[in-house]
Amino acid sequence: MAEAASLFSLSAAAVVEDVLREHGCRLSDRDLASRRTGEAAARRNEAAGWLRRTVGAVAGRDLPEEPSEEEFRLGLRNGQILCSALNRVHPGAVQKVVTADSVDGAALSAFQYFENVRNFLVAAQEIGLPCFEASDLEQGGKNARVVNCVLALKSYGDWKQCGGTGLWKYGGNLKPSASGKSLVRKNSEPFRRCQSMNEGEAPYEDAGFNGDAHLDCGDMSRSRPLKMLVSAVLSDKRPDEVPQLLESMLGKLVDEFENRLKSQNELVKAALKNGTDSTKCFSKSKVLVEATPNFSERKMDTSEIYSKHKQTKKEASGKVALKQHSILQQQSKHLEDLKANLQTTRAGMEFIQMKYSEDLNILGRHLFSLAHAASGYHKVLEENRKLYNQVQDLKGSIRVYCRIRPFLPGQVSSSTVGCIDDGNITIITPKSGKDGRKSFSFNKVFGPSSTQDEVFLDTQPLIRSVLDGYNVCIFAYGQTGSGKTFTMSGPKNMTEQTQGVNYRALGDLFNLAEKRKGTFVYDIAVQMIEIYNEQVRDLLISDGLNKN
Ligand SMILES: Nc1ncnc2c1ncn2[C@@H]1O[C@H](COP(=O)(O)OP(=O)(O)OP(=O)(O)O)[C@@H](O)[C@H]1O
Repeated sequence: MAEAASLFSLSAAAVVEDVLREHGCRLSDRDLASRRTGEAAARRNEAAGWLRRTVGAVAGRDLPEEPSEEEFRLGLRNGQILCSALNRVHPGAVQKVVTADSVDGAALSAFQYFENVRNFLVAAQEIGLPCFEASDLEQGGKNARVVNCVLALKSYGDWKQCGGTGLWKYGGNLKPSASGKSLVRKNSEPFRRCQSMNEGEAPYEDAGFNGDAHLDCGDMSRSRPLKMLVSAVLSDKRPDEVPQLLESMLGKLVDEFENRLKSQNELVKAALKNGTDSTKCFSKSKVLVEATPNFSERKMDTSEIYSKHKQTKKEASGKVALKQHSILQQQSKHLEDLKANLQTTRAGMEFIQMKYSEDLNILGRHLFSLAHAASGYHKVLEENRKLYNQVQDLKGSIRVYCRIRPFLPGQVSSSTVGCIDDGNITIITPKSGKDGRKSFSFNKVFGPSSTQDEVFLDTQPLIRSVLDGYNVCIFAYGQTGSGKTFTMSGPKNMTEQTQGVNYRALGDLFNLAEKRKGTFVYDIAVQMIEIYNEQVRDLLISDGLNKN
């Protein structure tokens, strides 16, 4: 775009001067110098006036309204006015401005001047303003560059006030690219001069011909130098020479415009081919073509390209609309699918909720019946317990069993036991009684072949009564060696089968307690004592002295 934009810059002043030279009417050196001085003064006054308006007459007290070169230089030398103006246009551009107030009213030193100016130049360069050297504010510096910079700042400020849209470019700072030069004005002497002027190397720079005189610029003040130049050229001409001179000038201008438009058309075509956005080029091209009535053919070419471009744009926008429509349709379809999915999910959720509610109700009923059954179970258990203990009572709270010990190895096997019949035993005693027999009744009589298990089986029900809160006492009675220890504890080399009543009763007790642990909690304690010769001894004392 920068390349294209540069093509629209046409220096009419250069063309006019060329025409003047051809007619041998070149301005005299004196006139030119005078004009340049006048122009420089006008630009300086414009810059000074704008600075005073921007920073205020009070703040800009060092700057007269129409200053001389020296006054202008001295007024701006400390950099305060420049920094203030830049900060007004672009707030915060210069962060630090050293003023006389900031150094306790003392006069600013040359270094402090330099700091302000340097800060201004750095900020101006960032914005893209045409800069000057700090030395230009010293004696012998280039005053015109300072003026140019201030006017660029003014232009920048105006651009910002108008909204600041688009890319700001100061005409005086434009430097056409190499490609732009070759495309536009290969063999045109006036245009080369125009370019050199834009680069600030031509003698016209000081007079203001540094790009501000472009035909496509709407600012009337910028075309003033061109008008003045034409007036200066025509002022010393005889009336009969003027038409010829004008005709020659116009012819030259027409040539230049033709060349310019040709290059421009080529560039537009290239831009279209590359697919770049060249709307701006087209609009400018149209303006230029309409301004030159002799170029009907060019105008047609440009119009064709412009309409072609419009058509392309229309087609592109149509494609975009079509694509957007298809995307919209796709999204609508997705939305419908999502809605259907949502409905299905919602129905599923409702079904699950209903099922969950039903299950919960069933569970509640089960729980209730279980609680009911549990309370019934406890009642039944209690009843069962009572009945059980009643049975034990009916069986007899005191039960007496008789166990016959077998003969030990080596003993004479002549038994005195006559007959054993369940609870009755007959003992043969020849010396006592008529027939030498005596009968005894017990709850049960265990013969010599009875096992430990059979003996315990009859005692076992009493263990449950212990856990139901009844007191139970089991003891063995008999003469020495009759088998009391064997029955209650077991033999010396004891096995599971030969365990006596004590071990089996305790085992049974722990088993029952384990079974009922969900319902009852039992505390079980053991005490072991010996009563011998009416002496009671604690057998579980481990200090060696069995306490009485
Ligand atoms: N039913 C039995 N079967 C086999 N052997 C037995 C039986 N009863 C007792 N004995 C044996 O008889 C012997 C004496 O038994 P035990 O020591 O139990 O008698 P005790 O009544 O405890 O004697 P003490 O009053 O002197 O302690 C032991 O050797 C024992 O093993």
